Amino acid sequence: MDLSTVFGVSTRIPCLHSSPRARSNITENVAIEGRNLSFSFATRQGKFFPILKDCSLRVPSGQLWMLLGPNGCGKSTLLKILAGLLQPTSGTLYVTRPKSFVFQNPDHQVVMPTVEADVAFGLGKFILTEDEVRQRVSKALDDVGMSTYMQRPVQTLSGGQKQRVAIAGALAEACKVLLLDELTTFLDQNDQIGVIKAVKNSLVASDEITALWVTHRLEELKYADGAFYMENGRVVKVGDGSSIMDFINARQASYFNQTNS
Ligand SMILES: Nc1ncnc2c1ncn2[C@@H]1O[C@H](COP(=O)(O)OP(=O)(O)OP(=O)(O)O)[C@@H](O)[C@H]1O
Repeated sequence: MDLSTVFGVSTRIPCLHSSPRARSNITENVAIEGRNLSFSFATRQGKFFPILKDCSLRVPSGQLWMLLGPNGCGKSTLLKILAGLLQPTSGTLYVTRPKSFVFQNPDHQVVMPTVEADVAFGLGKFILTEDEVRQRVSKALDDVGMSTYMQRPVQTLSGGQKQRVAIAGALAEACKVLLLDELTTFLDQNDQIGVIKAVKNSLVASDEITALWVTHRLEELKYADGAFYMENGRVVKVGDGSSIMDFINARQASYFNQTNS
């Protein structure tokens, strides 16, 4: 699939690496690009199960894109490769740094006793004054709509509020790419909308942030600037939210007809 037609960009990218020199070869407005990515899991018996097969995608800077597809098609695996948590077997990728991966279960990454302490936690690796830490924490919590919760114990928060705290932690660290793995799967509708609006608002607050959001929920597509649909280890359709929704509805209708005929 030629992704350049989707984005109206004709520049081809000869080689993608993370070095500043290679970066100059990349279309300037692209924050995430994977080309022909393949990945296999190895069993203990030494057999390889291919999960990603020649998978390509490109996300423009400053936008919220969504990634959908049936269970087991490889969405989380692709996101982990983009995050650097897994290494592709082949293919090339570029992701603007700093990048941050937010897990489905917020208890895996919201670990400090209060909201403020949790958002400040990751800032220990920078040389910052107390004032700078306070400012970053306050701005990040403001962006995700959680500034009134600063002193709250994290165990009193809902799942969606914890997700927003995890996102604030990434924002405080000046993260440029958010990789968000099915954050809303187990949330009720209020929490779901709260998280998605927090991400949208973060992108509005800084036009340098890009987000890739894995989801099963078609209704979330209305918040997306664009979306990918994956099947069997590769992206098979790229488009705006409504065209991806139509595509998935048609796919599901055709599957339903086949199984009922
Ligand atoms: N550690 C692992 N070892 C072996 N196989 C794995 C491992 N993790 C994932 N898989 C397999 O890789 C395939 C893709 O998994 P992945 O989690 O990327 O899919 P997904 O599209 O995110 O699915 P879901 O929507 O159900 O979360 C699945 O068949 C899964 O069973």
